[in-house]
Amino acid sequence: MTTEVTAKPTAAIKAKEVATTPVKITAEDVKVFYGEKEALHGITMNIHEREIVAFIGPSGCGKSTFLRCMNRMNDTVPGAKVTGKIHLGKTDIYDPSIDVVLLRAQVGMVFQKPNPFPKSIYENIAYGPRLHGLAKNKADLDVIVESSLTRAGLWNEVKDRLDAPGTGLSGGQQQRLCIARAIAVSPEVILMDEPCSALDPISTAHVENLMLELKDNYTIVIVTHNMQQAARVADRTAFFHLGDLVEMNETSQLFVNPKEKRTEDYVTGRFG
Ligand SMILES: Nc1ncnc2c1ncn2[C@@H]1O[C@H](COP(=O)(O)OP(=O)(O)OP(=O)(O)O)[C@@H](O)[C@H]1O
Repeated sequence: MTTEVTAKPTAAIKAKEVATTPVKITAEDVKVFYGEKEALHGITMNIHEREIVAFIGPSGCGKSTFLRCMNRMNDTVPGAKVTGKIHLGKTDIYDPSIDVVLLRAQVGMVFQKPNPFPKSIYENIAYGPRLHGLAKNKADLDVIVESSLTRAGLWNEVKDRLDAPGTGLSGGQQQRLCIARAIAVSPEVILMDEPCSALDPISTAHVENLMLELKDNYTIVIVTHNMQQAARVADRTAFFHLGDLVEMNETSQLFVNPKEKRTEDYVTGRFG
């Protein structure tokens, strides 16, 4: 069968390595209701440590809704209700005793549109660690700021203007700043909701390379409309359709040898 998208061999090799890492997130029969409407019909999946998982599927199929379940961002949506179970490691993240502020530091999020705080570059990074008590003093904070910006591949571009507003950076730099901000609080998982859709191809390449580097230390879940992007970065890809998880497999398998007809139709561009 011919497909438009072929995963790079490296993605397949990485997927094999991934099978040996422990499970990081377990979702069991997760349903989401917006008022009376059931938007997700019972999603069950495991996501492993240090893997990149991509969610693909046509608009409105529930990718972002499910992503938001993993750090309880749907709690902030009026009328939204989540049922089922999601565990981060052994922790039931929907247990009433969970501190959601802490959870959202452990499971950080990067949005479609870069959203730096209206503060300096330094403060964008320092805010979270200060809030969560991760630094004892200014010297500690300086170290966190530098290491987060370095890991996000932005340090050299901004080290001479840390007091300048974060909003003054280019779109691609702002997105890397937002990734640095997520990293600064030592998350375990980073959720990315179409992180490159507002970026030019060069900035997109920067962010994709960054994801591949970050995966040595973090679990990354990315929603993307761009199947080539899923093929370039994701170890495994999940295809959603009309609120269902249709198929999840190693990215190369999902694109080249889909098991389900709906997946095949989507990845070959027959709908969506
Ligand atoms: N805040 C909300 N209130 C009511 N319905 C919502 C809300 N957010 C999403 N929905 C509905 O839930 C369903 C899934 O939406 P969701 O945004 O998760 O899909 P998606 O696959 O991420 O779409 P896209 O690719 O367009 O971002 C859609 O029918 C959408 O209209």
